[in-house]
Amino acid sequence: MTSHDTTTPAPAPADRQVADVAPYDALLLVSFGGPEGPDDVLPFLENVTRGRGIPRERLVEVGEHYYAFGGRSPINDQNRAFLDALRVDLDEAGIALPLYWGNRNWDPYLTDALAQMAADGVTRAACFVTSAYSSWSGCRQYRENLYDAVEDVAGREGPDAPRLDKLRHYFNHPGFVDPVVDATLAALADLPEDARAGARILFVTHSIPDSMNDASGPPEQGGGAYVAQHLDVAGVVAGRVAEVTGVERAHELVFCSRSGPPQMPWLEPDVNDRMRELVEEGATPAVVLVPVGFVSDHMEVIYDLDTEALETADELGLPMRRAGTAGTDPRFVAVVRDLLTERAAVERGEDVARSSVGETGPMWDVCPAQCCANGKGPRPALCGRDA
Ligand SMILES: CC1=C(CCC(=O)O)c2cc3nc(cc4[nH]c(cc5[nH]c(cc1n2)c(C)c5CCC(=O)O)c(CCC(=O)O)c4C)C(CCC(=O)O)=C3C
Ligand SMILES: [Fe+2]
Repeated sequence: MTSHDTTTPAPAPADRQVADVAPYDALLLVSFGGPEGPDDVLPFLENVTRGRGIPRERLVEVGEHYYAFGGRSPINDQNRAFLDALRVDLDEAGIALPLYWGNRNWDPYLTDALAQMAADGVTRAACFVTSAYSSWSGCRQYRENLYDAVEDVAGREGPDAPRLDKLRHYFNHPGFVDPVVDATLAALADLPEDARAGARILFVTHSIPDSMNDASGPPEQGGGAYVAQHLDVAGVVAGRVAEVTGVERAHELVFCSRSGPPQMPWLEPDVNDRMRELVEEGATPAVVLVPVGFVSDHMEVIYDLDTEALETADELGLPMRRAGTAGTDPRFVAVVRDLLTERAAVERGEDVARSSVGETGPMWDVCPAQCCANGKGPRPALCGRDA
């Protein structure tokens, strides 16, 4: 099965076009993929790291994280749940658009999803990527993989892949940010009362190489979009939390899941190092970790935060709570519909209102040339000016 179980059977071509979402006749959920059993772990890791120069020891270590959870990543089940929720959301809005799902690194693969879409007669699909921020890893690499998958389908027998448009970045969409605010409030409320007012908020995201951050966003904006976008969202969330609780809390951005060789600089501080420092300085009685860089509780969250960082906090005697991720919060699920109908209207040449919070403003529909190119020779990528 390449398309998801809840995919509506593709309607006959004549009634496929739903007014709200024309010119789109399908939606493709694009994600990372993860192993679903112990035998999948090594081949999955090889897929992820092919040509990336990740040290062998790191792979063995990350493999152990997966084995500790039975060799099964939660990410695919989270995408299945997201698609189920999205089906309900779209149906309630009268949008009978078929849904498909393809991953970069594991079954169901993008190429198979696109081949299925082509076979079903899909001509133009909007893509929602489960990665919210700009960077090569979070955006451009997905666009390169979409290009590759379209090429793969062209090399197979059968119809060509549909035209693909990537829906815009949503890190600053209220439907993503609001659930994060509520999750932060809930995590704070769960702390021991005497530690609550002084608790520090640590917004956590995936570390990436400094060079990848420097190259993130369009070159003419000078780079650093990855960190800048996170800081913008963190400021909005912290501000809202302060409003609701009546307490101004210190907050900052920290990182998890560093890989790569030790001599290569990656974004710091690491969440564990920072908690140690804070305790040494006597700077805080408790912390709330807000995994603002992740849209669901996948392996980085359940291992790097809920397992490793929690162990560090316990060792330090530092009360720690981890805020939930957007996951299948109905407000986050509805972001897909909002961006889909917004983009459809744009493609029909209509004016649209674009939701966003914070300082950055609504993001572009089509990535600028060389966006997030990471200093490498340009690899072909879809959904950009340089496509
Ligand atoms: C920015 C970013 C996101 C967020 C955007 C997004 O969501 O896409 C993300 C997501 C994810 N990363 C994931 C897994 C892995 N990432 C790795 C490696 C790497 N990630 C990087 C960055 C990111 N990664 C980087 C710069 C590397 C180094 C290699 C390279 O330069 O390409 C490795 C190899 C081992 C290691 O090095 O850790 C694994 C296994 C999973 C699945 C989790 C699950 O199974 O639940 C997810 C959602
Ligand atoms: Fe990763």
